[in-house]
Amino acid sequence: MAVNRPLIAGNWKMNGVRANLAEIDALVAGIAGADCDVAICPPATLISEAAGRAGDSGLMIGGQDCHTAANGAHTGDTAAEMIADAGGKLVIVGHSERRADHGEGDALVRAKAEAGWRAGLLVILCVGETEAHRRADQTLDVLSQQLAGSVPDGATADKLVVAYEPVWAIGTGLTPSNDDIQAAHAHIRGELVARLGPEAAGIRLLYGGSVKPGNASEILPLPDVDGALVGGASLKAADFLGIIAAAG
Ligand SMILES: O=C[C@H](O)COP(=O)(O)O
Repeated sequence: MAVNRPLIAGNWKMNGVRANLAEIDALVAGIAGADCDVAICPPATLISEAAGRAGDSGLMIGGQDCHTAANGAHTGDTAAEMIADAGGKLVIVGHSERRADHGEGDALVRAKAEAGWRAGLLVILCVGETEAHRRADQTLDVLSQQLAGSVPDGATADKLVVAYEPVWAIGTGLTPSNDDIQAAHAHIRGELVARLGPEAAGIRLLYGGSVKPGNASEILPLPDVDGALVGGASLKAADFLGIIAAAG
């Protein structure tokens, strides 16, 4: 584990209804004394009630995406300000499912990150290569391109977290080797420091892609891994608490 305080963030994606908020209650009970930061990003419909249940427990609730504008004629979209108003403390931007399903490119992701900051949210910005990129040995080049295009100027450790999520590892049960995860994270950290200065070493770098209780104890101790962005294994508090335990 790197020197930065770990963050274990869960992304429920388009899963969960009000009945699933019992998992938030279980997390609130389970994270007392955890030696890391913990967040859950439920569907937008559940942010307000999840935030209420999290209260001052330390469990942060967030959104999975935001629009670039604070308000306006954007049917179906959610402003970062609305996430904050609902009690959210953070927002994910640039997830590969947004990039693939909604055609989001780096310039839009950058604008969404800036919108998150405008609303006072911590931004988790996702990058990661596809299987085709990996096969073509383009992983580090793709990461460099995505970081250059999507990380706004003025990024600091208190405003930005970067999540490295190989697209081919999401929801597949596959993960890169520990050496490959460490190499990608070291590359990302080097790129951030080169552009933003030495203090950017404090920007936390999360690994995401098939993180489970069973592999977290191998991934989280890697030198440049500052935590995890967890999908499927964040839906059940017992699984997520197993990952949190590996971070502390
Ligand atoms: O945002 C989370 C990631 O896409 C990872 O999802 P996963 O843990 O289900 O592979």
